[in-house]
Amino acid sequence: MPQSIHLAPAGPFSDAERDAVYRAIHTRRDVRSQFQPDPIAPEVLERLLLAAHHAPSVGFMQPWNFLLLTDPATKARVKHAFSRANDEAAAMFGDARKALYSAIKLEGITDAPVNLCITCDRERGGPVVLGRTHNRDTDLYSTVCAVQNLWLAARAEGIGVGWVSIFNDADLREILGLPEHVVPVAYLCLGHVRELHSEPELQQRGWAQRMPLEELIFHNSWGQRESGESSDLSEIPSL
Ligand SMILES: Cc1cc2c(cc1C)N(C[C@H](O)[C@H](O)[C@H](O)COP(=O)(O)O)c1[nH]c(=O)[nH]c(=O)c1N2
Repeated sequence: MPQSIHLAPAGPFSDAERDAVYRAIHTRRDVRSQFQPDPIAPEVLERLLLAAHHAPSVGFMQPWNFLLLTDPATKARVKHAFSRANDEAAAMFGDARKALYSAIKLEGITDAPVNLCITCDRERGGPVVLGRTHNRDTDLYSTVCAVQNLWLAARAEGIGVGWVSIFNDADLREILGLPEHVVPVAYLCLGHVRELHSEPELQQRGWAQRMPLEELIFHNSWGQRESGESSDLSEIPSL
């Protein structure tokens, strides 16, 4: 028996609502060192997880789990795993870059009151999932959508989020007891913040710059710029 199909209005938001969405997008930051020790209220954490759980997913597979870590001993093990991987990473840069790399704090594992690993269960939904038949990795992409939903919702709640990926996969799997078919997609540090960097910290510290948008837009085939070197969006009839 098919369920009845309902549609909801889909007009634009009010100016204030739209501005709030863009504000969350443009002022969201990766947080490494600004975490306050205060706990996150359970209802706030629940709203963040609900936001993540409302992400799009291939075939509505919802492949994520939310592994919450508050135990100091577990966090200490994760921090140790980070430090090992971070030393390996630092050794891969030349001298000047290595000095800058080593000066940047790249995690808030033990500072943040909550650590959250968002995982992808690659077997959820069985062997054939609508939309994943020709692209096996779409379950991973779906999980990243959940991460971004949480990150933006956290910005609106005044909660900072820092993504830490400097781990050997095996270390994280062992500490978290993950089965083989579950991928640790994002290891996140969460906590209240009073201030955020106004621009990406890596930009402020001279590690990398935001690229001009127009350099990233091609038309119809890879590398093709519509009119000479310029890519004026107003020239696209449908925008
Ligand atoms: C998949 C992935 C993995 C990581 C990150 C991000 C993403 C998307 N980022 C954060 C990253 O450095 C940051 O997003 C960019 O520098 C842009 O800054 P804002 O996020 O705009 O503040 C990140 N930051 C960090 O300090 N340690 C890390 O291990 C990682 N790993």
